[in-house]
Amino acid sequence: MHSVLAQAASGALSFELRLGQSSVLTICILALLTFVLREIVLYFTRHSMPPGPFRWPVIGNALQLPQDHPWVKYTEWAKMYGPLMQLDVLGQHMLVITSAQTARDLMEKRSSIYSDRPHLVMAGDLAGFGDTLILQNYGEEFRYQRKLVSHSFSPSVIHRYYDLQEAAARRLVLAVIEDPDSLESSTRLHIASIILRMTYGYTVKGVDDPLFTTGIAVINGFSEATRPGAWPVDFVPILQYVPHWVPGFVFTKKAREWRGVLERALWAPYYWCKENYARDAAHGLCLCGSILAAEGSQLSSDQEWLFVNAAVTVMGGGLDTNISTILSFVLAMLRFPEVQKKAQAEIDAVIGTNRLPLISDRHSLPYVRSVVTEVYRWIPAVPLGIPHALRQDDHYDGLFLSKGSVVVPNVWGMLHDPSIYPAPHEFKPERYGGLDAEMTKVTDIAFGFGRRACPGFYFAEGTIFAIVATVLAICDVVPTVDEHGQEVIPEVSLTSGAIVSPENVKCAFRPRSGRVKDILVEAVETEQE
Ligand code: HEM
Repeated sequence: MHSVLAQAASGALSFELRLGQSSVLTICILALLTFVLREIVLYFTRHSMPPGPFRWPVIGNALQLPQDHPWVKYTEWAKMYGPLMQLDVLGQHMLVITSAQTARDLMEKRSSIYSDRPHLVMAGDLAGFGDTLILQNYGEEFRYQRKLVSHSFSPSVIHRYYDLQEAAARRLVLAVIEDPDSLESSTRLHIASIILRMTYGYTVKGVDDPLFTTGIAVINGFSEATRPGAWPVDFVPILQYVPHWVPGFVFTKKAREWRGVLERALWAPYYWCKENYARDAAHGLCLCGSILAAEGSQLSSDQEWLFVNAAVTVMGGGLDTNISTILSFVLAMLRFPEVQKKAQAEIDAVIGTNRLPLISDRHSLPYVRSVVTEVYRWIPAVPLGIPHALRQDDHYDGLFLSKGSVVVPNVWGMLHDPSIYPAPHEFKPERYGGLDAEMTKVTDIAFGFGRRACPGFYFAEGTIFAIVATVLAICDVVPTVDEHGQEVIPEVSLTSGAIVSPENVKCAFRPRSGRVKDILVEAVETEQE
């Protein structure tokens, strides 16, 4: 009986096994066929896609993508594959543009389909940055947020902030004269002060001020969360459902931490503004105050949510980019002292030495303007721009560009093209011949493209000019000396990330005369009263 049963059972088992084996075999054959078919389809469509380095099946270029300073490799590849190149990572297409003309043709002239942002699961969905202006997809919400922000940064109202920017520039220069080691921290503090004052009307009390520290923390969280290639969940979204206690899956915990910081950064300065803006109106309304004054209780909770998410982006957009630009300026002055002398000579000739420079002097200082432009070109703060995403299939120059592609403008490559900027690694403000039309060609690239181009451009121009002109008018930027009394000129070494900064920039700000320093001290003291 048992043997019959056993036989029957073993027969059933072997039948199941046979069935199991044949199903597994069928699935494998189907998978293989699908894969081969996909590769054949890709092979025939690829010849009309932009060229690029060899793509491996399935993983594409995943193993070739440079982790550090990717713009250097992209620029090298652009010489081989041309100004519009395609890379694939696990089926995700990436278009890298290394020509200003192509970037304009696609990202500006066709901006209605090139203005989305790529979907980032880690930063957008898990950490909660998805509704910030910088990650917002192109659509109604985006337009609403953009309008709120652009209104306060248009050239016609930007002069409102000049006093604020000049005063912060003076405090910054004095702080570095007194403590040269504080170059980076003082720059961070004073630039953040300008932005918090302009956005919420809030005056930062010092480095421990919670609104300042939360602002910095949220920016750090955002940079980490958006680090390209750092989060497998961005490529395999299903991973977001794995509990955080599973070894190796701590990212959901990290995302929750960032979400908490973001919540505080969104609401704390907004509530402060809500309580204080009417009292602050005498100083001219800040971004948040003018929205509240115009809309007040009319703002729906959805609009309020979009507004706080737009305002927090202003802080994020304006801080690291400006710090990077100032550090690059200082590095240029240390490495190219003849440029510094020439810029100082222009300031002395135009403004003299009896007063401090003003932002309104910009128009009469073409060489200083060229120095600022050359900083944007020499070390662009955002060397690969902020990626856009393509909303629908497109054709350009006989090439097929597929919907959903991530679009990366290789700003570094465009601004270091030797056929346009000879000796691109040299710092040469003379290359613009003092012509604004030539300088605009640089800023049109460095500040982004089309409907996503940086809304803070005019504001940034004011802050950067105020700091650069004040430093040059009051100080010589000089290198530090080592223990043997030798000058230490820092090498050009850059951090790697979406926003880059030169590393180890050490210097001293040496007042050019006792008299100019007195003028500076007096101005700072008067402003503080
Ligand atoms: C040297 C200074 C700066 C540089 C180089 C810079 C550069 C950029 C770039 C390249 C983008 C992306 C554009 C694109 O997607 O095509 C951007 C976006 C943005 N910037 Fe700036 N920026 C600077 C300063 C500022 C300042 C001072 C503010 C505000 C006060 C600001 C606010 C923003 C915002 C809100 C966005 C997001 C726009 C959007 O996604 O639609 N930026 N910036």
